[in-house]
Amino acid sequence: MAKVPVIDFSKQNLLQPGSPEWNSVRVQVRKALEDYGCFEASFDRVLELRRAVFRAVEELFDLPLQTKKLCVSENRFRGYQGTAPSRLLESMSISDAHVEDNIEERLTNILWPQGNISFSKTMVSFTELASRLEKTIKRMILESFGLEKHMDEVMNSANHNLRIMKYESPKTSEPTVGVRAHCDMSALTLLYQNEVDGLQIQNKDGEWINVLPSANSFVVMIGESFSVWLNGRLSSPYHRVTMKGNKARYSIGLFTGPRGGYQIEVPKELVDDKNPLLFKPYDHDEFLKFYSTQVAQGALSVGLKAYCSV
Ligand SMILES: O=C(O)CCC(=O)C(=O)O
Ligand SMILES: [Fe+2]
Repeated sequence: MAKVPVIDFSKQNLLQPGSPEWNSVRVQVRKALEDYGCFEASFDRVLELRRAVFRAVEELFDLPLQTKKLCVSENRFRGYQGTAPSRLLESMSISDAHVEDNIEERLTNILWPQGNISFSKTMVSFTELASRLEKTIKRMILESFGLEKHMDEVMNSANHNLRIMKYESPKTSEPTVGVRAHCDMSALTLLYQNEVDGLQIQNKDGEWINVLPSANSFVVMIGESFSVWLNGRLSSPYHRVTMKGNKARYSIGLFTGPRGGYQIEVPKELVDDKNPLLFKPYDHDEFLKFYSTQVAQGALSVGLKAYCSV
């Protein structure tokens, strides 16, 4: 049975940029992303938070619907999204989750006006840990393409959207759609889930592979906005969630992507006679606006790559 590669990030103290360990992990990251656009990152430190994280997540979704609905947002990609008939997924998204106090102000204080310190603490610690791993991986990707000089610009222009998801169990052994097949629009996606599997990615041969992450692992995927910036050098994997059985699936995604107001432009280093420029500069928020308008109109949606293709 095919399996996405597992890469060990647990020895983070040894993982100093430039060290032999760092360089070896960097090679594995590049290879996994070339082959699958995805890998499992084992990162033992997350184990310390595991119980608290899923307890907090359950506590959130157990709140009454009216309370959850207080987290609304004009942006259709943020705030609370409830289930609908024949939809198993409900989710809560918060933008700029890495900014101190945002989780407290934009989520906890709305859901628990009397406060919920342990919820905030747990989610903040989780976001910090995931963001640290995300930065390490991004740095490795940039280095592997000789793009170190763009590091600050890439890091500083990133938004960190945290999405907490619950998939109701379909209560049947028949596979049921949790999320339809898609590619993420993010730059990088890190997913952490409870013990209920369901994520599948499509490999280059078109086969669907079950992703079965261990308790200490994040699933890491490259998103389309990174693929565009890299002039198509790495591709975002097609993936979906299929649910079975009688247990709810919880997952938390840290989706980092370019914030609005920045022109995303393929670095000159990636364009030459053999590699013509594939994508025009674009602003991610402009694209999201265009995309939501299309979705609202029920139009066949144009993805990011088609939107900014030369
Ligand atoms: O729940 C998951 O593991 C993945 C969800 C997903 O693909 C997404 O939200 O983009
Ligand atoms: Fe996704």
